[in-house]
Amino acid sequence: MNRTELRFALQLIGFLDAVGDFEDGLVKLRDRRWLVWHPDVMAALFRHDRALRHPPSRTLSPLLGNRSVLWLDGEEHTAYRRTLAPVLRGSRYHDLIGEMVERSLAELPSGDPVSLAGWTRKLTLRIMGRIIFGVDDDELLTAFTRWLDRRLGSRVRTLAHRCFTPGTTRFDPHLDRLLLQRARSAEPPALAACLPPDDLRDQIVSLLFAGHETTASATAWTVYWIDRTPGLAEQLLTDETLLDATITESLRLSPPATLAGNRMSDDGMVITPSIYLAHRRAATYENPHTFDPSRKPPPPGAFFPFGGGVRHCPGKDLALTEIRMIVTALLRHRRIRLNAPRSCTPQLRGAAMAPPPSLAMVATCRR
Ligand code: HEM
Repeated sequence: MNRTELRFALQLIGFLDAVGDFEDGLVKLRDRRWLVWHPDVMAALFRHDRALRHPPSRTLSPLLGNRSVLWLDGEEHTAYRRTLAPVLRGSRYHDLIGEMVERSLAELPSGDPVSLAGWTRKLTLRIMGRIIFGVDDDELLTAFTRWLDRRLGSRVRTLAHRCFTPGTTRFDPHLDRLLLQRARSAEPPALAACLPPDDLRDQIVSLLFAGHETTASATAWTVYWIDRTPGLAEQLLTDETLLDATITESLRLSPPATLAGNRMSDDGMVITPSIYLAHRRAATYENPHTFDPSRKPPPPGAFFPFGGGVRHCPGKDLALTEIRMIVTALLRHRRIRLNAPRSCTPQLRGAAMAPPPSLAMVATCRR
């Protein structure tokens, strides 16, 4: 690993900020590996995505497993996506999301600070758990969170694992047994029943992971930007179009996934799309670092918080439904104030970006 790659791996956001002004919209990470964010390159890449391979992430594959949908390719991948698409439609889960949001709101202590990112994460994991297993099981989800936090919490440890024990998994056999038992005993059968039995473990863990961390962080960032924009909270109570624009602008400026999945050409060239840099490109967005929900739609290839091409996120509709419902319920039923730490440095887990746990939310009931 050369120095550029080491900085990229250890100080991702600092590295991205340092190269953001490169006009070409691409930077070489090592021989035959490029980080790209130029909109024309991105649009072309996603157009030709079917012809590319999608190598596993060296950070996530030891956790999610080699059979994860995130790096299956070819017909297997197409079949999987066809199965998942109808099951992940957001409108199917309106009542379920409403019930979970109500429960999590009732648990919010009135007037006492709670970690905003922690609260949204618990809620979105509960939603994903219910969709996958069909039942609530907070104990199992807490064990899952503990396992994930231990594995993804330290970038140095993750990197050491990548360098010194490449190819080995970081599973917890006991947790895997519990997840599989829960999935197989779901009555009535839930999402897990649609997944192929042979790689059930990898797919459950992948969906639990991909389906909650990103949505939790997108929700928390949206609340953060609303809090930072005077008068916006009140306007949003009556203006649904503005709410959608607010969520879109938050996904632009604070994309939960800073990078999309790697793409590889037949001759072994690896391309990593940078969502974070594409969304902050000065040549595309005027005042790119300013939060402005009234922006005009960007050109093709300049906005892709959910990735693109054949790997575009199958949970997009579900995620947007969740963010809309959670933010609306928070604004309608609580008055929200955030206690931002002096430096609101994003927390990185793999390539995912969330507000720091120290960003506290104080909620009081609206009368
Ligand atoms: C705001 C919330 C979310 C964001 C920002 C997000 C973002 C992404 C991104 C950037 C990718 C990679 C796409 C690419 O490489 O081109 C992806 C893939 C994926 N996401 Fe999401 N996601 C979100 C919510 C969800 C939800 C709720 C689910 C539900 C289970 C989900 C499941 C997946 C899966 C299974 C993939 C892999 C798709 C494939 O490789 O074919 N995501 N997501």
